[in-house]
Amino acid sequence: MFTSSPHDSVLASYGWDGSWEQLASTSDASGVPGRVARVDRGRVDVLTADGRVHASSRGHCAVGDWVLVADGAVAAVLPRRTTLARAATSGRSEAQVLAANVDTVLVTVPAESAARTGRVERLVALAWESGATPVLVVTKIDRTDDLAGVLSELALSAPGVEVVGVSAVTGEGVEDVAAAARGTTVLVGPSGAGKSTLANALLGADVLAVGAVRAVDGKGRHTTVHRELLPLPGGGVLVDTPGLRAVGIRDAAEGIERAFADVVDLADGCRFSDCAHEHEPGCAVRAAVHDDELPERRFEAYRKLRREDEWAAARTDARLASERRARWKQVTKDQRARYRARGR
Ligand SMILES: Nc1nc2c(ncn2[C@@H]2O[C@H](COP(=O)(O)OP(=O)(O)OP(=O)(O)O)[C@@H](O)[C@H]2O)c(=O)[nH]1
Ligand SMILES: [Zn+2]
Repeated sequence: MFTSSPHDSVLASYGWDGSWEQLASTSDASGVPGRVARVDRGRVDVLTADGRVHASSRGHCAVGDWVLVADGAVAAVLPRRTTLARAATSGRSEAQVLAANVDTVLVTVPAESAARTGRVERLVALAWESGATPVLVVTKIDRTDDLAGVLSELALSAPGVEVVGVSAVTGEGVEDVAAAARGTTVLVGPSGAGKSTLANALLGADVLAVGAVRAVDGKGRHTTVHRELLPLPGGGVLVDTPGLRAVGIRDAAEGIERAFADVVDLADGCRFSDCAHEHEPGCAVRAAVHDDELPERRFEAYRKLRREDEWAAARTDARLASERRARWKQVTKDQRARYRARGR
């Protein structure tokens, strides 16, 4: 159950819809619905119809989660539609949820470095894996004379993915990106790709003007412009949260298969169904590379991501195994203690 509010349009601007309402009304918990805009160790900021509230949270909330808040705490997290996660860097092997309920991942790549597509493939795989739809956004198209060439090169790196070119300088393509940014959208991509510039272009003059007006009135009113969850003028929400930039892959076998659908298709022709495309005879993938049907670079990118994914999975397995061993050690110790106690 949830307490409904008269300002449903406020919630709608953050992505609230009939099916969230349905989930909220059938939840065991009751509370005020809202969307998590910020997570900070056991505390979250939630955007509700009545404004921003702080709440404590015991569970694992991520930016983008829909929650019910009661008595200053998160009473329930509504089931996620999608989960954008990355492998944790150094030490911990737990995946880190970057954002929840993302519908569109705009993968940015500057036109001038469009030839280095390895990062693009990684991010596209990550997006597919999350359940969201990736869109390739080629930024700074004012800096290339061969836009058609860049776009077709990239299209090869991302079969089945919409590719849009944009220049925040000339304004060309901004509307195309806005149209592609369906539902809840995040911008990912390398530093300097133009994400912030594009975010501002997407958010439009209205939002910027609001920020400016608020900055001027600054008398006692809280005028902080929060940059985490921003309603887009044409509908939808932009999630702009730090930490979405350097992305490692993990548990993303499906996403990788989808991002490399062309390689997977070729692999159907390998003699062995478990062909690793290394030295096996009758390998259709290596044959395609040899015949220039599959760019060697793309084949290498595929293998690299697969290895990385398997390595992360193996690391998790190792951690789980050692946890299991630690648990069993304890059980055995307890058992011995019990034997001794009985023997006495
Ligand atoms: N020529 C040109 N320059 C652009 C365009 N978009 C952004 N830039 C410039 O590229 C630089 C980086 O842009 P940002 O928007 O800060 O890039 P970012 O991806 O947000 O970078 P990080 O915050 O480091 O991740 C800035 O100097 C921008 O002015 C564009 O469409 N054309
Ligand atoms: Zn093979």
